[in-house]
Amino acid sequence: MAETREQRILEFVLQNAVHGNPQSVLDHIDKYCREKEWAMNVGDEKGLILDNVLQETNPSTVLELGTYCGYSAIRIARLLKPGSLLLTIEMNPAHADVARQIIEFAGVKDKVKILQNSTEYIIPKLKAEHGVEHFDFVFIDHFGNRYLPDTKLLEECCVLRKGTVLLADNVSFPMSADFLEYVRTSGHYDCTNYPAHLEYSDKPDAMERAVYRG
Ligand SMILES: Nc1ncnc2c1ncn2CCCCCNC(=O)c1cc(-c2ccc(F)cc2)cc(O)c1O
Ligand SMILES: [Mg+2]
Repeated sequence: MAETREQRILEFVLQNAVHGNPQSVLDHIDKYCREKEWAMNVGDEKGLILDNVLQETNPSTVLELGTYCGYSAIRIARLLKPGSLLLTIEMNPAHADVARQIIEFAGVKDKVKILQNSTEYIIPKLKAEHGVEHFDFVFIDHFGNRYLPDTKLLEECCVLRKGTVLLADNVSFPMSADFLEYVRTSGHYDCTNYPAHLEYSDKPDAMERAVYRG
């Protein structure tokens, strides 16, 4: 038996999902985490909200804060048009390693670049080292106490443009209250709240869409 929960998820996917089929990989991660071991993937219910907001935006350049096992990276990449790129930042090397393997198995690795470090070190280097001009879409799903400082850092590093869509997971938790307050009252964003449930549970949760006014 693999020693970590993330490695057990990877093993279940490799042994049961259809290679090169992103939906099959998503379905098998959801099945494992619903039936065997809970894990902090955005999941199927909030995943549909992510799908819809992403498709409304039709982005070419996407940033994700918090890769974990790669579930939302696959969710996003499977909907991106040819030539698009998702940069996803993950601080935990073990999680980044599992994500790399699951993303490759799903067949979307050409659209995804995993940057393994903490957001505060990577965001300031995105323009110079990763050829980023602006992001069309940002999915925020790392530690709640980093949501606000990293949003301000994205503004300061000029990687947002008028109309960039931020979508944040887990905004029902107190850790991201300062982020919610800022995007709703600063005058720089147009916000929409999407009530949902915590992944694989009936506990309440929510996502927030914040469109940058430039
Ligand atoms: N500054 C940085 N840069 C890069 N990666 C970084 C980072 N800082 C951290 N990380 C690495 C990501 C850490 C995972 C963040 N997500 C979470 O912590 C998370 C937790 C829950 C949860 C809810 C109820 C419970 F009872 C228990 C857990 C649900 C979720 O949907 C989650 O996304
Ligand atoms: Mg989350």
